[in-house]
Amino acid sequence: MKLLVTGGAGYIGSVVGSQLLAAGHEVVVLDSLLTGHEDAVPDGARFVRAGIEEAADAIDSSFDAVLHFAARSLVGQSVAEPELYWWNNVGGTLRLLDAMRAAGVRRLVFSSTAATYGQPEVSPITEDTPAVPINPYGQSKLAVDHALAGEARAHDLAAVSLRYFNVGGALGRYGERHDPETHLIPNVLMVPAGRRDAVDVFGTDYPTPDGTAVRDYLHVEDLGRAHLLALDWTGTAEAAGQHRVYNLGSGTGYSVREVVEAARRVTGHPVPTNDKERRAGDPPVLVASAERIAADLGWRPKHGLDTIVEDAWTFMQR
Ligand SMILES: NC(=O)c1ccc[n+]([C@@H]2O[C@H](COP(=O)([O-])OP(=O)(O)OC[C@H]3O[C@@H](n4cnc5c(N)ncnc54)[C@H](O)[C@@H]3O)[C@@H](O)[C@H]2O)c1
Ligand SMILES: O=c1ccn([C@@H]2O[C@H](COP(=O)(O)OP(=O)(O)O[C@H]3O[C@H](CO)[C@H](O)[C@H](O)[C@H]3O)[C@@H](O)[C@H]2O)c(=O)[nH]1
Repeated sequence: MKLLVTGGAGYIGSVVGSQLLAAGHEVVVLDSLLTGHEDAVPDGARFVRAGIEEAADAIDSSFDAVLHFAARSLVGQSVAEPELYWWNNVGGTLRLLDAMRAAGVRRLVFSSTAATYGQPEVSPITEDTPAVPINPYGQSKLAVDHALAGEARAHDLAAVSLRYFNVGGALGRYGERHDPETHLIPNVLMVPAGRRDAVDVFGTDYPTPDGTAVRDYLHVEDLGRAHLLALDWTGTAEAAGQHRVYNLGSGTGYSVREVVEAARRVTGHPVPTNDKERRAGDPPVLVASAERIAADLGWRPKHGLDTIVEDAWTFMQR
């Protein structure tokens, strides 16, 4: 298939773009390089440096489907400057949908997020758990999920929103290089890499077994396989006019201290920690139930926490 991959110069888009190419698809990356890197564009992809707001210039009827990763995704920034998130994540996506409709491209896989659920009191979180996001980042992603449901019904779009929990790991030369880096695993690994002396542990008084926050970590390679399955589903007869939402997680939660321990095991380095206050807006526990995508599309993650940390570590050392 000929595929438009928005955000394909970013972390997840570059990994999944490379998996799509390996599966034999033709890939055009549309990325403004807002947070991405030109050298992360997957080998073999064509690169168009432009925003999704200008998607009409990049897409035509020769495309079969769009995988939409491009977004702003810093929770703290979304609280400080919400307008950036509404314009980019919602406004930009509406332009992309306009361009797809005009070009007659009716298949879409979208990067949604666990942040759409806010601070749910149940664990694990299913797709039926009420989505009550607590910051503009999560709100902007939920708004797109709703827009896709309406677009699918009204205009025969086949769309899937994949709600990622905590993505980590790398695939060969494609991995996580954010600046600033807010995510736990790369921040922990900066210690053995000699780029910082210690890692901050945000919150040690959560109602969890060791007092630190629990998350569901998923290897980016597993995440990518889910995209290929979702993409295939959008091509089935039943998919036209439908929008589906699937959680992507492993179903297992690890605390911040357990992640630090994994980094010590994998790297063989001591990793000193500094206990800090809770980070504003962090829920104590976020663990996915990914039973729905397992049942519908046969997706199951293969990699555990140690492989995630190992592959992130190999990538960081490159
Ligand atoms: N990393 C995670 O753990 C995680 C978790 C849940 C959801 N997500 C979602 O997955 C997607 C990818 O995340 P990531 O971690 O790879 O982020 P990233 O910042 O590495 O990649 C995003 C890419 O989108 C590009 N971009 C941003 N706005 C754009 C625009 N208007 N037009 C064109 N390009 C634009 C950036 O330049 C960047 O290359 C995002 O939609 C994010 O919200 C990520
Ligand atoms: O240096 C750090 C970085 C993070 N943490 C803690 O580690 C946990 C995981 O934090 P991340 O920043 O790695 O991930 P989040 O769970 O905050 O964010 C993820 O889940 C969100 C949904 O809640 C969004 O989807 C977001 O894009 C995605 O990365 C949190 O308790 C955080 O406070 C630390 O202790 N020290």
